[in-house]
Amino acid sequence: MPAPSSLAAWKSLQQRRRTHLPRSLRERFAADPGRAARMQASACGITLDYSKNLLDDDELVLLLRLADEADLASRIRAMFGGERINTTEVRAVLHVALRCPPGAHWPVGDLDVAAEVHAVRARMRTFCLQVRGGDWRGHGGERITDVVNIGIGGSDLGPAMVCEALADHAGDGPRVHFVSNVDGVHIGDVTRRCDPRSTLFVVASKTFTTQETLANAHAARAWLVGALGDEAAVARHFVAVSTNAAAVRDFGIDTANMFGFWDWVGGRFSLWSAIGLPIALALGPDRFDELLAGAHAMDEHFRTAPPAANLPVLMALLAIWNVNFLDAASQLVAPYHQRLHRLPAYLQQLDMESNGKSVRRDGTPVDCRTSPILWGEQGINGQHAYFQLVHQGTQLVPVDFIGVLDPGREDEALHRIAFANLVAQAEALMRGKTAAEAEAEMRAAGVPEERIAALLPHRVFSGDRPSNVVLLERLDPFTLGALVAAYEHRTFVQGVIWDVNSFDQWGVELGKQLAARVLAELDPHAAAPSADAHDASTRGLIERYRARPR
Ligand SMILES: O=P(O)(O)OC[C@H]1O[C@H](O)[C@H](O)[C@@H](O)[C@@H]1O
Repeated sequence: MPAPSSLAAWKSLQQRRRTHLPRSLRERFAADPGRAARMQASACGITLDYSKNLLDDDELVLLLRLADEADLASRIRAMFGGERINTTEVRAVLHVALRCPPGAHWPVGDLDVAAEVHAVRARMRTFCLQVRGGDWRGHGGERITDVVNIGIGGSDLGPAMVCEALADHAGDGPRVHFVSNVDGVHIGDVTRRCDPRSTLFVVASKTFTTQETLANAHAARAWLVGALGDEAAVARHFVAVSTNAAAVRDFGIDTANMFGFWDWVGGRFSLWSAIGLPIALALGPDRFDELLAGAHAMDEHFRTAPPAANLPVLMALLAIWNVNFLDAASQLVAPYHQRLHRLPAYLQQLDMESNGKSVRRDGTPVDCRTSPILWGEQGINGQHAYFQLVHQGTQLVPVDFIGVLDPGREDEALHRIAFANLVAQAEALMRGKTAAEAEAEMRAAGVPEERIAALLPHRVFSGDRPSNVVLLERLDPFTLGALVAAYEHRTFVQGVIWDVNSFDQWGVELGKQLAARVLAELDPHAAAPSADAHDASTRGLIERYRARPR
């Protein structure tokens, strides 16, 4: 594929950006009563209102043409068809097959991928029902009350985010905890809250070689065996989720207690696989199936809806416009729902590990900006922290406001306050406040004339700061599944336009290699690193640790 910037539509977008002097968004809304209704797309209980972006129909047409010139349709077909689109690892990318409905077939070559998926899902269902029903018990016969997922990255963020988001749907399932940090504090905090007799550990690692996860799993095993005084207890208190049966066996977990998945599931796309086991344990297998059904519905929408009405495609093209033509270096995600407070962290891995790349698929350097820095947390807190920068700072920060219409079981009056803030923030960023408005406001408030002049520059808001509103009918498993799948496909489409491989992550390797070496050097009984082994700063840090008081 030619470099994105050499595509005709890219050049037209650049040209338009240079020569077209658009009116303010306020004026555009005023002049075009159909704007809001037209600039919307809906699917699977989710509505995207993108009318507060700094673009008009002409740019949108060009962006859709860009997707066409980048051959998006055939790239989508290649992914769903099981082609090895992860070329550097020579792997297919089939997380979409993980959510295919019961009875479906997913032929890839001679294999029906769906048959394997459904076989694992059936085992997960049986196991979850046993644990939740009290048929699977601890070594001493106690019912399982706590599940501790030990994993990191894709083996942590997705299940942790979903378990929090859907906590209201957990019924009487076990409490689920997540341990990812290897600092000793994380596992210590969790084990102090659990009773070893009734705790089940899920060791989740695609590779089963990840240092942090294995170290925490060993610590957990030592805690359990120490407390219960019997190695045999491991069999009832540890299960594994992995693609690496040999390593699971080496760790000492019977592979009968292992739930497998496949190399065609990327870590950050794996919550739909057996990596979702803590979700199914916490919420029950029926709710897990609903989550998968929502994601599948979004897959179907993505695969079949015309690009102009295709939610993930539109989300991706809007991001491309902001990043590559309006120079936005970051993307803020602001969910206005406490249960979605881990969503930005989850999306950080999805987006930045996928598209934080500077070479194209053929290895040549990219000539445009790729993944923006995705950041954020629950929106209300953000308003009282960093929204100042979003309103009046020097950078353009596009925002995804995520709102939920149904208050669920919570107080509607409180829910309404949060929702009002979402609407108001999006409006404020778009409208801004002119000097005349700020002046009139101060005069009405009785601010003395000489103060008005001094304060005016501080009290003007430029407006024209773009945002999407992503509105969920309700926060339930189906809609959450659809939302996450929409973001997955958005990430994929952006990668297609930028022509990067969104499915590898070589960038995390170097740090891991060096960490192994540094770990050995921190041992005060080992020889100190030689003078030329590191730069002076790195050597100084190692020496400082070795020399710390003990
Ligand atoms: O599931 P694991 O093999 O333990 O990998 C856990 C995580 O570690 C890596 O460093 C990768 O960057 C992530 O993509 C992955 O999700």
